Amino acid sequence: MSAASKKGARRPAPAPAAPDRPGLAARLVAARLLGAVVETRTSLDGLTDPKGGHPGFRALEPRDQGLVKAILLSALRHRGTLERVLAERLEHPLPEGARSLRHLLHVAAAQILFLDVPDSAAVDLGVAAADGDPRNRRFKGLVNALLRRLAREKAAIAPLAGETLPGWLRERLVASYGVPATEAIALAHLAPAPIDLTVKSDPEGWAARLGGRALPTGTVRLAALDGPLTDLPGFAEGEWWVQDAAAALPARLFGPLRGRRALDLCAAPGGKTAQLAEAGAAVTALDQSETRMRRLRDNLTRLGLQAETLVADAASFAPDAPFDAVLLDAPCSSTGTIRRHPDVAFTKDAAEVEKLARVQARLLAHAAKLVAPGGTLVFSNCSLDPAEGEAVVEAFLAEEPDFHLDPVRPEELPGLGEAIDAQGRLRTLPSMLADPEPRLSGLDGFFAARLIRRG
Ligand SMILES: C[S@@+](CC[C@H](N)C(=O)[O-])C[C@H]1O[C@@H](n2cnc3c(N)ncnc32)[C@H](O)[C@@H]1O
Repeated sequence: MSAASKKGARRPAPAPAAPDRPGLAARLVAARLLGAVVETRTSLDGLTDPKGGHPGFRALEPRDQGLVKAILLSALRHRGTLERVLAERLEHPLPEGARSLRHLLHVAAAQILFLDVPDSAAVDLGVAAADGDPRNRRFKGLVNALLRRLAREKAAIAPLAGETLPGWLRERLVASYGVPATEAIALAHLAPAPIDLTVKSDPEGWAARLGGRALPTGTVRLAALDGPLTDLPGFAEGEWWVQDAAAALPARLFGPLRGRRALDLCAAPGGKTAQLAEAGAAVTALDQSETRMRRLRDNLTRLGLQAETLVADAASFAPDAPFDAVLLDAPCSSTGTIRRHPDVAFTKDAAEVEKLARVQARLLAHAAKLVAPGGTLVFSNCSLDPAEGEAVVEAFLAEEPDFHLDPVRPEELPGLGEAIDAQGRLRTLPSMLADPEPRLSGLDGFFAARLIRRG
């Protein structure tokens, strides 16, 4: 099919004022938001936030909002596959500047290949979206033919694992982990993440009640939800909170905390604060974001847990007395969470990773000053990149003779021995905790190291 063959088309008429066709507004918003993610690197969570999100998204009915999110998650998770299958079916590449055309094709193709949307609706609304945009109207015949062909041929189309990683990320992962491990990570990125819960007690009992399974690390894992999470038993009672199995590990590295003073720097929305409080520590939770801190307070209220909360910059926080336990769950590129947030692969890049590594080094150097002699400092984040993990800790230990690494022991991480490296640092990858059922498989990529201040 040829995009170039449309060259001689007449100048298109202006777009119709409002997309009143059922379902069209949702597709137009999806294409617009896809553009915002891949062109201006805006996070999907921000764009789809119920209060501060994109006005077009907020104007949609809740059902259409759900559809837009599902389309975008698929279109981003499978962006490499969509690029390939569309390119294979075009005689000539799409014009370089045809960005909005590309987005609407991806939105329609994602529905055809990956969602439970009737092909006819995906095709017709894709064509209508092209027809309604003066920039794309002359391509509507092409859109129609291309999408119909995809619908006919979809049984023979399968995503290839390597396609889930954009070039910059693949390059960095191969340099850090080698080709086979990178392929395994890419394969894990094909499936959405399970729903993981941290329970206050009795993981086996909660797993049975919620129809999930208890992982050896104590997390309760659900493959999918039938309705809103908030309707599940135990939510209103504050018996559990949503937290990836890997994100639940750093706070556990402190061991017993009853009666000890713990500081959670970079605390919001508070998954780890809740763990520290539930373990019996007197917790101070600090975050620089007032909005996120509000969420932390709401979460603690639901869970019936207490912590002192402060909105402040962790890089300059100066408490009256040092703490027995300090957790620095530092801001990072979040590449370990791509199964949940496939936009991260497109909103971050190598320069951002390096910049965040410098921020982490600065925060870690300051956090160290807040640890009492003999106290424990845990540094963690959800990046897959050793530049934001292993390298930060190595540079820190080279500068700070007052601290030493306390290796994590296999018995502390039942079922996850492979996540402890030769030096005793924690490094989880989405390819670990593999399960034959993809929706029950894997965990976020996380790094954590336990550092002790000499007494
Ligand atoms: C990865 S999130 C923390 C997740 C949290 N520990 C949890 O388990 O729910 C990083 C947090 O760091 C906060 N942050 C980033 N830079 C900061 C700084 N200089 N001082 C305090 N908080 C900061 C962000 O607002 C964000 O809430």
